[in-house]
Amino acid sequence: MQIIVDIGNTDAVFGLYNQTHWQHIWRTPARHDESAESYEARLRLWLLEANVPLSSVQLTVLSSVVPTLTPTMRSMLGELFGFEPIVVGPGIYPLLPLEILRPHEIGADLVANALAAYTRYQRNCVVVDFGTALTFTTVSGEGKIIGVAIAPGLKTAIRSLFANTAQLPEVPIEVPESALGTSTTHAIQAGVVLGYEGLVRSLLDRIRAELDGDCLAVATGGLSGRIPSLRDAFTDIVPSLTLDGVRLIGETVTESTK
Ligand SMILES: Nc1ncnc2c1ncn2[C@@H]1O[C@H](COP(=O)(O)OP(=O)(O)OP(=O)(O)O)[C@@H](O)[C@H]1O
Ligand SMILES: CC(C)(CO)[C@@H](O)C(=O)NCCC(=O)O
Ligand SMILES: [K+]
Repeated sequence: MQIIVDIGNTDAVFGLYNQTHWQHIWRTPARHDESAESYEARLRLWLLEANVPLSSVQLTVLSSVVPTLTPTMRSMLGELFGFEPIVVGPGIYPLLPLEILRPHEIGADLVANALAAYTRYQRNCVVVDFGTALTFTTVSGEGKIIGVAIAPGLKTAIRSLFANTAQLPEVPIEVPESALGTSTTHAIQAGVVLGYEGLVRSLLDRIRAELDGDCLAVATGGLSGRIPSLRDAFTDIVPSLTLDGVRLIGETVTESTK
């Protein structure tokens, strides 16, 4: 068994991988003020509920884009299982079959997305991750990370309107029937949700044009299913893609240090 951890800006996701598949995926808010003990208690409870003894976990891999949480989670995993986790970062990138621009700058989750897409398709592919940020990571069929685009995520955009105005409420992410909103809620949904549909299509078109047309698109991230009208823009929607990539990074590092 393996425990794969992906700390994002909203949630920390813990995956329990059993040789061939994800047996469980647990999610908890990624809070800076939460202690190692409290994450440990949560993970112990999940494993207990899943009937998984600690001793059956042979490998742990940690990806984090929240630097203040990385040492907390790293020491928690080390102490709980009695061996150090593999931590995704520039120190291990030379072991991966990827060419990575600015290894100290790129987010570990984007590298994971790129490796998962490269492993799955071995073709030019853009991974669109609908998380706190909306990211477009393009990896070539040869494993080169060609470029990234970063926009505010859907929920982030809706929250920022709410946070920066006196009269706009926080609205649910739902596709409105019309671009002509007839209430404040519908107006925000028209602007953000319909607007994002256009943002995604337009960036995919532009990325494809820059690559002479040859590029698959795959979606992942917590909000990837929230704009159903975008379904046709993607070859696949793979909710576990980032975790898959983190797991593949762990596998590659383990293989290369044998
Ligand atoms: N299964 C789910 N059902 C409903 N909402 C979800 C689900 N998974 C994620 N979300 C929501 O989707 C949003 C984005 O989640 P996601 O995990 O992709 O981003 P994140 O934790 O911020 O990671 P990152 O910072 O890497 O984008 C969060 O607001 C989360 O609460
Ligand atoms: C863009 C996010 C926030 C997406 O989770 C993360 O990958 C990150 O913090 N990246 C660092 C900047 C970069 O990737 O260039
Ligand atoms: K994510």
